[in-house]
Amino acid sequence: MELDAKITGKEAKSESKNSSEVFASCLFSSLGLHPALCDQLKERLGFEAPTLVQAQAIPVVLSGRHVLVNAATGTGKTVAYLAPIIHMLQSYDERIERADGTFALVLVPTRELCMQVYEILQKLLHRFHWIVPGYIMGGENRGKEKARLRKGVTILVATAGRLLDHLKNTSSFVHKNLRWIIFDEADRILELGYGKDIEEILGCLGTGNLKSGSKDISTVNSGVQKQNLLLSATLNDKVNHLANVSLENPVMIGLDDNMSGSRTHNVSLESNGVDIVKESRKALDTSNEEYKLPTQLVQKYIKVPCGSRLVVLLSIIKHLFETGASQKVVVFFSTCDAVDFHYSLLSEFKWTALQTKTEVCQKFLGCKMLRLHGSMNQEDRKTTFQAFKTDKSALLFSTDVSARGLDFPKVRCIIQYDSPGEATEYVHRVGRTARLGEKGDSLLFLQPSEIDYLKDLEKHGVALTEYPLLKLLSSFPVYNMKQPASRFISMEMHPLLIALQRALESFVSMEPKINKLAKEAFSSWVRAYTAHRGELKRIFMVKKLHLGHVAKSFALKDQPSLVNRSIQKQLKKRKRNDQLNVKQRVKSKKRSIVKS
Ligand SMILES: Nc1ncnc2c1ncn2[C@@H]1O[C@H](COP(=O)(O)OP(=O)(O)OP(=O)(O)O)[C@@H](O)[C@H]1O
Repeated sequence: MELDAKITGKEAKSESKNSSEVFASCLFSSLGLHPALCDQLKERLGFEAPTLVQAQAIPVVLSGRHVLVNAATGTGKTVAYLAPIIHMLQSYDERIERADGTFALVLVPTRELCMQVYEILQKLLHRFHWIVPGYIMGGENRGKEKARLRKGVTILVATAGRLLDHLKNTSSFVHKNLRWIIFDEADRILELGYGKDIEEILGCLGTGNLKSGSKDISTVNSGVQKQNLLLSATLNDKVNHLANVSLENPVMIGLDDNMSGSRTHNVSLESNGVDIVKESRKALDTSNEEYKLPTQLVQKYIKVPCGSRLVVLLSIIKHLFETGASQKVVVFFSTCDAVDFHYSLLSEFKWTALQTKTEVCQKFLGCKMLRLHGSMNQEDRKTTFQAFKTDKSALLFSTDVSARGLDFPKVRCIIQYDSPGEATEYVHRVGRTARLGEKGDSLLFLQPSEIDYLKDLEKHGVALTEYPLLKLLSSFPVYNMKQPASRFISMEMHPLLIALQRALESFVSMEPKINKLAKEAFSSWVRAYTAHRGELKRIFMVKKLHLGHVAKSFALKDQPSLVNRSIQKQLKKRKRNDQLNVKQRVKSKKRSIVKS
């Protein structure tokens, strides 16, 4: 991994190869975009040439067809839909006015992505002042949003819940001219449980309630020619349904190839009701779908026993920041509590490996630290988001709220400390690095009992190699060590890790605030672990967890008894449910045998 990398000649060559895999050999102007828009792309965003996915998608969007885009993370999908829509809006014979209301709606899964798309829009619309961008999202002031909608927003970026709220309650929201609906990260919107909201939204906008065989969704209810676009680096089964209810005769871009979508598929469906899976089974059979990952991304995993997880994480982060002059690293956790605990712990913990009398204890990590999760207040979320965008060197602790679509420049390493669950989420988390042909590394933490997760990833064409931890640890100086660290074959026996664990436990036991955070994080971590669904339940088995070791991974000397009781209750409930399910299955089997 990028722990000790210098750019070699070979890597430099591969970077230029990456560039030819990402960029198309044409100009934006040759794709049919207005010269002023091409100037904006260059002047405001610094884009000289289109990426491959932009070169494929822009002419198709300009043609008015519905589109489903499936291209790797960081390949430029945002501009692939924004640029052609702006082009078409500026070309109306009669200039658009604010009173005409909303013409294009971009639906996104998170508030941060909402702001990011809005910021790009602002830059692209600089010369087209009559086309007004706007956003509405959870956490913002409804009254101010109402006022903006009343004045008129031409291109509106929104999260699903807040949009539905305004569709129902803001009578001054004009959308009779709506022509485009874009689902950015379509699969995630649905995974977050907004499927029903989306159907309601489509209903309110005149493109919903479309059952198989319904005629023409392009002009339903309004007479305005409609065009819908769905985009994601990964697709899931639910997208198939959304594609069915929202796309008509779509062009599929990037659905069949290995990298960046080098071919365009023009799959013509007979009607909106035709199942896309039937037409392009390979494309949307998501159980074994091969995901597109940036080819230059270096993916590693590390096998760590539960009780050593925390000290191994800390050692790796420390090494990353001490060896890289400027680093941006994201660490993903499964819960908000875990983010808060690790953030607070590392912000305050002081320690030095060479505990000599003369040496003054310093902060364990000297780098800037940030945290981002959905339970933070809106202002803090915004500040963190902007800070991590502009910082040259920082460590971000985050939940999956950062996993989708966010474009933090120059992130060099992604650490998945808590496993992502679905393989799709793995792909999006690592996609925060290695964007647009840049270098990037990722490291996945797995416990020995979870190692089969690698097979799950392999089914989707994702292959990882093992990270040599002992080699890294041997480079740390440890006080009073008689033999070289490389002699310690077992991770648990490593003197650095033992000393660090002891120091962390004593620190957490003496700091009431952090101790409380540790207990809460422990409890919600176990809850999140029990929540794995389907196939993943076989890999992440709560039964196999040693709760004492889990406590150790939160620097707790003892397993919190109170918390443990509530978890025990949960575990018992789950066991009871499992037994009930087995009994029911046996009963129904008997019944079917009797019937036959
Ligand atoms: N033509 C271009 N030239 C140079 N940079 C570009 C171009 N198009 C996009 N970029 C940059 O590439 C990065 C990735 O773009 P974008 O966020 O649109 O990717 P994406 O495919 O939507 O990624 P994800 O799947 O993670 O959402 C951004 O920093 C963007 O500014």
